[in-house]
Amino acid sequence: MRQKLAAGNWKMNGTGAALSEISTLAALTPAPKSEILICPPSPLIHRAADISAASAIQIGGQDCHAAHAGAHTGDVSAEMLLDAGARYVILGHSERRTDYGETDAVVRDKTEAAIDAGLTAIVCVGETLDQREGGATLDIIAGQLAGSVPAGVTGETLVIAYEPVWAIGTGLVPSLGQIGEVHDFMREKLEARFGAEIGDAIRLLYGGSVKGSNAANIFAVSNVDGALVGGASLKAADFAPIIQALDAA
Ligand SMILES: O=C[C@H](O)COP(=O)(O)O
Repeated sequence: MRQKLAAGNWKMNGTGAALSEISTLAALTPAPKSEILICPPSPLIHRAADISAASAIQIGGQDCHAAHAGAHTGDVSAEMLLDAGARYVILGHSERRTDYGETDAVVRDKTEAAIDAGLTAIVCVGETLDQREGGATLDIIAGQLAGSVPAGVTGETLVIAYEPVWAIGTGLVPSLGQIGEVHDFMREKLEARFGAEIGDAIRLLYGGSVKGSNAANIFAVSNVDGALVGGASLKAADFAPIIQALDAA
């Protein structure tokens, strides 16, 4: 049985003052059935991990370098994230693929580094609106999964997040049928590549304009094991209803 996961990606939002949202979220979700994850900006990870230590909330990073250490000004290694208190890292988010030209090969190398260090990697895939309208969605997802996910992963080391680029921060959400089609397809691809047991254990998150008002419907879709939430994860009052919907799913 896959444990559900509600993951919040704060992106480049928040300074120290925002950390009180983590304590508030812990108070609003005292005994969650789902795993809860907050991925704040790197400078906040250490303090976030200290604040969340007494709660069920886990902390993650939003990116890491593929190298373990070295001359890479401005970068952060997977080991550094782990040392700061992170247990997860988001990799291959479409904003990084766009802003930094991250290819599937780069994402795969980062994923290997993250897993080597002891982190669970959340690898993001998703099509653009042009690709969806051109009927290429499943081909894009298949290519990103094949290229971004390294060999040897397990349900403990890998999570996949399906994030249609056109649904991120836009208020647009695919139909439940469209979400289900992609999630069922990803499950089939993972089972075909890694075998039924591992393929079935890897959690599949949906991401893109998830809110308290649409969460229950999305979580009822087959093979949706949780969400990767951006804007609605910034405030505990917005994220808590999503977690409660996931617990109830
Ligand atoms: O990583 C999170 C996603 O990009 C979704 O962001 P959003 O919930 O603000 O649409």
